[in-house]
Amino acid sequence: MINNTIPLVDLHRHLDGNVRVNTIWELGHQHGIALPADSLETLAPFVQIQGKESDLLGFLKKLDWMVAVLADLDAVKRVAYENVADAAESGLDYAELRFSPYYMAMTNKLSVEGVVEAVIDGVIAGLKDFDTRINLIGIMSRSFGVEACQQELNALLAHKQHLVGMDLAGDELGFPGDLFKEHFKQVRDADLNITVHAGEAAGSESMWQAITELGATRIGHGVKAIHDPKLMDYLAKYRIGIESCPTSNLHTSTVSHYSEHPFIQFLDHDICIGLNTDDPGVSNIDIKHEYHVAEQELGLTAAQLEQAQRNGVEMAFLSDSERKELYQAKQ
Ligand SMILES: O=c1[nH]cnc2c1ncn2[C@@H]1O[C@H](CO)[C@@H](O)[C@H]1O
Ligand SMILES: [Zn+2]
Repeated sequence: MINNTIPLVDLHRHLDGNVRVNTIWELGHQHGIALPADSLETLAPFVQIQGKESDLLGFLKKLDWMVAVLADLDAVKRVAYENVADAAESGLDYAELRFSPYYMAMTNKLSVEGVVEAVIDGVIAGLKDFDTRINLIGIMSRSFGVEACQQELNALLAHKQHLVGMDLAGDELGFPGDLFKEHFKQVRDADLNITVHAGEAAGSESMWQAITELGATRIGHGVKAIHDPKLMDYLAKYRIGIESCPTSNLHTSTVSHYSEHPFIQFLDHDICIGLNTDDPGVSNIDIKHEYHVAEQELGLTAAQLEQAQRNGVEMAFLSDSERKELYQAKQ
């Protein structure tokens, strides 16, 4: 299980994939937004996975109601604040929360930069009230194309001092990474860390592209590397961090059963792989659940669970002194 003498971290956690059902309900009513159900209980299936979806895009649709209720910037701030509360509540010592301001702004035509500011404000307010540490990662949502991503990047870079990294998420098959080379050149010039969703819907070539052309030092999911021995060697040799999210992988049908998940093979190959939640609100899980799945379904031993937990700290976008502080706080 979780080792309480080691920091517990969650590095792959979408803030906009973690809006409470109750908050969707309240914001919908507060702002007169028609919801697809007339009670909290009947709303849940529209925003949470029931069983699993047949593919990534089916899964991603569940997030749409979470952003549809963001009627104004106060709503955005509330969701960011509640994300800090949820991270603290689930026992996380440190979390990297990622968000796509274009996606959050889209339905209600909010200012994209205003969303970035409201998320930052909400997180700062949350950190005053709850005991955890948080850093933010900006997302470009590839599903809306290169121009929308440039707009999104501009808004994020205007506040880059509040970010530790940038990510590319959304429809990996429809919008491959080579469309975003110019965007990531700007990210590298801004000195931000890079993580990219790859090897989830597409194959290992998408991971190679993210690492060698976009500059990713971490990969979100990366499941498909298991079919590419050369890539497995490369990931181990260069300590590319793999942000694994087993329940999400089941819910998106990236793996058809937990027994197919290659997590242990990555560990056996000395790859720096850790456990994360992805979209806790959509999957209706917390980080403890992922450690439970790793133990009960993926078959990790206590030593392997501890290695996964340490790997999370190792690949966090923190300085070495910040990493040390995290460890010291657990002593
Ligand atoms: O598991 C995932 N794979 C790929 N993209 C994702 C996943 N979860 C959420 N998003 C995407 O991230 C942005 C919101 O933060 C949205 O673009 C959403 O589609
Ligand atoms: Zn993700």
